[in-house]
Amino acid sequence: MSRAAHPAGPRYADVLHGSGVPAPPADLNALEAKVWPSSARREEDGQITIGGVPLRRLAEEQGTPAYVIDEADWRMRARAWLAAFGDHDPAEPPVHYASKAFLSKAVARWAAQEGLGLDVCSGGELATALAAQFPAHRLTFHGNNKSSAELVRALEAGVGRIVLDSFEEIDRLAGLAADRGLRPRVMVRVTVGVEAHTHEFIATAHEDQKFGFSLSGGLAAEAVRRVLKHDALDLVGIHSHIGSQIFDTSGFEVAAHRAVGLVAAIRDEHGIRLPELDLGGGLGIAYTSEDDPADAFDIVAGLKAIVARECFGYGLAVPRLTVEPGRAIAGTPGITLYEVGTVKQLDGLRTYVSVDGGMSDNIRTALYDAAYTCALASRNSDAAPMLARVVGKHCESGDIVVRDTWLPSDITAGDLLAVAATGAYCRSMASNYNHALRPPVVAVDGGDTRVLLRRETEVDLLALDLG
Ligand SMILES: Cc1ncc(COP(=O)(O)O)c(C=O)c1O
Ligand SMILES: N[C@@H](CCCC[NH3+])C(=O)O
Repeated sequence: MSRAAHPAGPRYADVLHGSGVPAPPADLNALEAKVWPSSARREEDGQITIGGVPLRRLAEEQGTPAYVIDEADWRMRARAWLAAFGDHDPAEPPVHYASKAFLSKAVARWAAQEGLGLDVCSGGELATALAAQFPAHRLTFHGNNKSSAELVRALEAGVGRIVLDSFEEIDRLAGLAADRGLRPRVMVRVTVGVEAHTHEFIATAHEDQKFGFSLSGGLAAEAVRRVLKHDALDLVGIHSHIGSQIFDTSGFEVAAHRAVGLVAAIRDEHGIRLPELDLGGGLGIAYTSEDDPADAFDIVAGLKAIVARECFGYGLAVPRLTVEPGRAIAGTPGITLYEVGTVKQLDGLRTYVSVDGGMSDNIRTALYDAAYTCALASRNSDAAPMLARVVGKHCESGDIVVRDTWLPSDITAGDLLAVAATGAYCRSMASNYNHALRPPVVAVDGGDTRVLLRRETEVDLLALDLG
């Protein structure tokens, strides 16, 4: 097959304006380990395989776009988080996978089999976990505006913890529990006042926001008083979640410090010792070579040390520490596979490579200005690097998948393109914009493929349309 090479080189406004576009990698065919699933390889025939499955075969069998998850890598990351905590009671796992990152029944079963708990934050996530027979006592139920129906469902299912997020909810849950003769274990979500270094939309512990009860404003202490007035609520701990895609671990340390301070204040005021402390999720992953995330072992060791030190200072017994990683388990094992449809070169401006998906399967670039790494997946190429923008097929100029990336200048229609680290918050935030059909999610392992979620069809779309 002959391919006409597009003129190569950094010629574009982005480079001139210094938007931080990295220099072209030494080898465009190389797959940087920290960004790609652990089983990703470029084979001798030039194509990429993941979980032993050649991506050309996967595209032929499943079509594109498709989300692909390296199951063994997902499980390995889940196990690493648990191992970082060492011995624990299997009925009370210290790690709860944040299912908002990506959930299907199979994923809930992976989490159950690996011994994790699960954080759910909607009726739909709860229903999926229960449909997968996920042990309800290992579920934590979150949300800043849970409906009464959702709370009843959680109560009746016997979820392990309900995280209380508003004064209305405290009274609402207490009433619903009392009516049923139940006494759920609850935590109070506290906003600890940390400005996490991440995108504004995914920081959750600064004061001006919808989640939790502010610590500095005294609302957290007031929430605890309110919970303790209700016999139907069993207050077991404090919950803090400072945000997502965070690299600077000092934010977690400040959160731990302040949360333990609140536990001490509660002991002093009420004479009770809260046995649990959940410090949420938020650990960042590598989307590009620029990102250098901490690993689970270092994070957990750091959190344990600071909680122990703070507790010692207050003369408190160390509470049972739990965390809720989502992205750090599910992000890197997943990729999205697209087919290139057009390559449009705008002289002196930019080259646009259009793929057969876009903002409907990955909204993160448009929403958070997220950066991604991508690679030609169906073959390798010795063509010179070309700075390009990978865009989707939606009627929106902000429909960008990868803002700036180096691709071989002979890239052409029919090539497959893999975007790395899309296992978290891509399928779970996907939409039907322009009546796009949401792509399938395919697990790969040991050379086999297994469809976890099938591709949507026009029949699915039209089934909702009552005419
Ligand atoms: C309460 C809570 N726990 C856990 C998470 C998971 O975050 P991440 O995927 O960044 O680990 C989130 C999302 O930010 C969250 O809101
Ligand atoms: N959806 C966000 C993370 C938010 C996590 C939920 N609190 C992302 O894609 O980065």
